[in-house]
Amino acid sequence: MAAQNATHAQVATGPQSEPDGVRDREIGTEQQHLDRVYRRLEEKIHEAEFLMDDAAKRGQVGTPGALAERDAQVFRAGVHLNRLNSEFEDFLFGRIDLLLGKDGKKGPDGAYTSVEPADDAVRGDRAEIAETLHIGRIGVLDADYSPLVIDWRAPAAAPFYRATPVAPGRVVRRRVIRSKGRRVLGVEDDLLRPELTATLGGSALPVVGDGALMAALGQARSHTMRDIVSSIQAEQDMVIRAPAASVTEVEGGPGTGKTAVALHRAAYLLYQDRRRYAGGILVVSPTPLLVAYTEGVLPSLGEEGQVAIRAVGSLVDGAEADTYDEPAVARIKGSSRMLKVLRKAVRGALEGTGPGTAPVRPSAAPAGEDGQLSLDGALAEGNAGGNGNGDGRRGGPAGPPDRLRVVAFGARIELGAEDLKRIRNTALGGTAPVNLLRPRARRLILDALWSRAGGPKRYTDPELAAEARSAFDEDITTEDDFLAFLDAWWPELTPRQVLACMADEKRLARFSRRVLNPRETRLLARSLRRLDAAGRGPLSVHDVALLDELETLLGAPARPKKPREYDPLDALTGLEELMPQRSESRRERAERLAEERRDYAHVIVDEAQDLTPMQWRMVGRRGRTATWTIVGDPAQSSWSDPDEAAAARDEALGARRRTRFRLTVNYRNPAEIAELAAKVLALAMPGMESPAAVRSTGVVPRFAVAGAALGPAVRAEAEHLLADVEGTVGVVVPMGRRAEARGWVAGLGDRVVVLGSLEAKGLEYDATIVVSPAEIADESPAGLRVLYVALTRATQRLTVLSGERDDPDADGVPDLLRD
Ligand SMILES: Nc1ncnc2c1ncn2[C@@H]1O[C@H](COP(=O)(O)OP(=O)(O)OP(=O)(O)O)[C@@H](O)[C@H]1O
Repeated sequence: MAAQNATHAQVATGPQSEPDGVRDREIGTEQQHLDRVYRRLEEKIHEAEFLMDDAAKRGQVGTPGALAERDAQVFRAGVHLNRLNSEFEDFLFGRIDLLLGKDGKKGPDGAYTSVEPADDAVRGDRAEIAETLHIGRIGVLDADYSPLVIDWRAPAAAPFYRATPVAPGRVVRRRVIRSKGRRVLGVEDDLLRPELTATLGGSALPVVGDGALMAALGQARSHTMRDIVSSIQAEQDMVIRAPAASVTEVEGGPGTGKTAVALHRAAYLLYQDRRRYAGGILVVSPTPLLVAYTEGVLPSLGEEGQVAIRAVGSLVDGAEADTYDEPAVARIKGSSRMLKVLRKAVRGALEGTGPGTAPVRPSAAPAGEDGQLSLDGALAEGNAGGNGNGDGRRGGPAGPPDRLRVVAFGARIELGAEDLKRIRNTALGGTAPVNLLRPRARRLILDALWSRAGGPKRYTDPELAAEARSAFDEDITTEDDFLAFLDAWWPELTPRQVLACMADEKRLARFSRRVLNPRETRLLARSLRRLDAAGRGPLSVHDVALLDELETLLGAPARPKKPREYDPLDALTGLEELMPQRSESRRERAERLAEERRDYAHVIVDEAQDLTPMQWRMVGRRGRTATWTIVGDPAQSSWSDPDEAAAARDEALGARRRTRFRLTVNYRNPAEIAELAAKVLALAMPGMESPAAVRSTGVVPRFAVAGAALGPAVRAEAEHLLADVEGTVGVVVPMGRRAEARGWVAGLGDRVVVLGSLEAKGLEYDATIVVSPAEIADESPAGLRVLYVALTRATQRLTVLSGERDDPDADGVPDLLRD
């Protein structure tokens, strides 16, 4: 199974082809073991059920001690039942046969701990197998505490993944077992010490099959990613089990398993320290498509609902991005220059964004309670405020009130537009969040009214003065009109309102002065016109990071927490607390966890090369005290300014220590496809090395020329590929052609998927059609890297269809892909 092994030395997969019957006999041996495992699992299920029953009885006793003990028992039993009842394909998937260890010590899982063999484990070229371990998705101990199955994440399982013929340690034979439910279907062996004649129980150690990795890689792909637990490679295992300290950074080209490794690492961290990580791992993925593709992997590893996997456009609650900005706009919105614009916008928005509801109308002047003071109404005479783009849509129906009148000490006192502006500017001084400055602004208003009413001069005795002032304040602030004035003059702004007010080009120009040029300002304002005055409307992926930044800049005033709704299950035994799967689906729980938490214990960033500086700030806020795993490939970056993004990444991670890993083997693309993609890599990132493809199919990519008639050519090619491969066919088109391309393949069934070039990130298909490479490359400044991504999605077949701009040669090879 070991591909890296193959890069060191050819793996022996059996001294000779196995004699008839050996495979069946070996399958039978593993079947016996699996039967034993299931018998033991059934015993454990009975035990768990007994515990639950017993716990319920104890619950009736009712003393605090009995209740606590009951809860603990219910919890343990519940966890057991949940895990044991989940039927996995290949619950048991591996086995290693080991030489005697050096120190003869056993670990808590019942296996010998030593990695190296004892000095006398090998005599000449002969050795006896001293220990056999089976590896599976969870650990199972026999009644006498001997290990029937070792959890794949346990230290004792590490040699299954790490042993190579160069450094085999104690491992003589590694076996991958294929099973479904309770039935063993096949075995594939790697012999790691082919020079030895090894015996097991006195008989020769049989070796069966051609290696598990190739079998796994050759399988047809579906619309969901599979786990790789039975064939993790040594360099991948180093990453998965790396200590969780600080930041683990992983780079590697397309298909090197970065996504797979990141997800397995999440499962590993939970196994290592569940208390620390349960519910506190966030995986940030670039697109909802990749989330949907990968979200089944963790449950297949036995981790249900503990990890929140979210697309970068869905990280802010209540803001689901459903559009992409055109590249020029994305470039502006993603840039860290936006921070300066947003800082000005949150302060400037107060000047023109009313609460978005009807303007505050002055009421008739009420009499002051003690006859000394009355409020003449909070006036909303509305400055022009508003939109400036003349369509009357934006900025609220009126601007903030520009006058405040009260009657105090028998006289009318007024604060005019200039006074209010001065007070606002004073209140806004500094960098504190705007929504938190309202109390300060209110105090400044009262100071100004008091002073204008001549308050300070009326009292010489400081005590009397303080009393009078306090009565003055109370009288004013208890008037509804004053409160209405405050709401209109200093509304609590929402991030969406501020974003919407940036759609007004003139106002945006004030916020973006000396940061964006006029063209950029125009583009940005125009792109935000999809939103109404309250900011409702379709959001782009890049808007979401802006909203998150705005939320921080605005600040959220403290609000009382909503009490938890009554749940009839509360009256029962507390089971729903301890066994969340029973009352919530996996997805619901993950979403709830994501909503409840903004600060995670571990953050995993997939396709990290694509995060813009503003997105790094957003993700960084979710992992201020976290440890991190960051996986990516600079050669696949669709962001135009990688240096700027790297600086933002450094800022998000701070001074944390970083450990770097590099993955070097491409498990997805056959060599023929990888070779073609490497030509674009050489143009996109001269000098960057491609990962070595681990297999070859002997089928070279096809080229076809479609010119302007793309539709029929794509359809015909898709039909051809559907017949050629068993699984999925991906059609990757320039972003602007997505809608028409769906029409081209309509009716061909759900094995065919159309994707915009930016959506192909992280996904894979048995066959891929890349449509009009030149158009994809011209779409954005990072277009060549986006094309590189498109060309590296196929596991079996690739067809490149030239469009009008491709300038194909006589063989149909487009300009960009020629030598
Ligand atoms: N050790 C392995 N055993 C079996 N399959 C593997 C192994 N490592 C990777 N693969 C398979 O290779 C394919 C590529 O893996 P993955 O998507 O994780 O790569 P990636 O580095 O994230 O790629 P990209 O950068 O292109 O998104 C997947 O189908 C994955 O299951």
